[in-house]
Amino acid sequence: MAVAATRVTAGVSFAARLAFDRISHAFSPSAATLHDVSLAAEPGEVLCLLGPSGSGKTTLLRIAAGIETQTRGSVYLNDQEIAGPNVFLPPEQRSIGLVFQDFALFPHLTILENVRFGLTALSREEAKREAMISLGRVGLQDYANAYPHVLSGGEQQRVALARAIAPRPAVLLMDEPFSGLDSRLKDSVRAETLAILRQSRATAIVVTHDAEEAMRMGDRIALLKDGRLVQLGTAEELYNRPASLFAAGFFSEINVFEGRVADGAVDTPLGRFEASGLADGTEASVAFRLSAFDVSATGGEIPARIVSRRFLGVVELLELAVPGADRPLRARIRCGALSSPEREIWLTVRKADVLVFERTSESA
Ligand SMILES: Nc1ncnc2c1ncn2[C@@H]1O[C@H](COP(=O)(O)OP(=O)(O)OP(=O)(O)O)[C@@H](O)[C@H]1O
Repeated sequence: MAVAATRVTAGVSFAARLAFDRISHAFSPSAATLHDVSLAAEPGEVLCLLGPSGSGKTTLLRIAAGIETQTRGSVYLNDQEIAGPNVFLPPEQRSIGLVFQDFALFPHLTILENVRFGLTALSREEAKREAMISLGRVGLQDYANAYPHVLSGGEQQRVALARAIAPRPAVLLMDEPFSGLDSRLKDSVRAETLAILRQSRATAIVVTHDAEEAMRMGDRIALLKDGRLVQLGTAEELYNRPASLFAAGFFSEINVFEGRVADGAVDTPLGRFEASGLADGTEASVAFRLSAFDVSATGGEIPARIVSRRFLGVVELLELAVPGADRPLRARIRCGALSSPEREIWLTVRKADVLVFERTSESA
């Protein structure tokens, strides 16, 4: 007798577009957590929600999942409104998978049972088969009958991922999924997770407060601050053309000098820098990345004295006293760029690593 056709076993989801349209949220009338946030994760894309603690990343994710209901605005999955003024699709009907920071595995269930947990729509046998496929995709099928405590943190995270992808969600939401892992594990688990996301082709939204993690994982990054979308773009766009001093400082360490625009430029202790787009008289902040300085013992643009010097392997971190600056300047240089005993040196500024912004109350 012919065996009945089984479900497609490639484990591939149909990626969807998840869009937030003018989402505002307040947990109490006096304090708004999200202000008019509009952004979308495109089909198959890994979108990172990045921002400092309290910027509203988790709240946005919970709204997408249907665990929280926004005060204003709508959420769309493809063209379907799944949450809005007159619509609320319950979480289990959204085709959205969730992975939390603490993995949230049930300790009294086996790995297989944990992964099978969300497959309630399938028969027992089918659910088991799907769960095994999912475990296979994260390389843990041999642990199906073990309990979570025998697994390392990284393996538990992979089980959580297997559980989330088992129902083949159209969108996967991950809230700080690697923060429980030690730094050595983090890199490898992150790379594996990314590979699995690519294979499963699910659209993924990943919350992180770590800019480097966002750059490693995200096809695009949405930067949030105080519940507002600051900037949305690729890692290169956010790093090279940050929309504000806050965005610049989030992606690389910077030294900041304040000044007033005169004749289209701002004077700083490190020289005069063009302030394109800013009118004369505007208060400006001039940001210098730590990589903005070439150093030499023999000559350059600006004299500097080394206050401290820290060896970091590939690079050295210098603190430098510069005439006219009221606090030490920080610089990162390649190890070996300065011979050992130098104290009095010269700096030359790389213009590409200098960014000029209008000074705002937030940058003060
Ligand atoms: N259930 C809640 N009730 C009241 N206020 C809340 C609730 N959940 C979050 N908040 C507040 O909303 C703001 C945003 O919190 P949220 O957890 O979304 O930020 P986050 O960017 O994810 O921060 P973190 O990185 O620390 O998790 C915070 O000020 C927080 O205190």
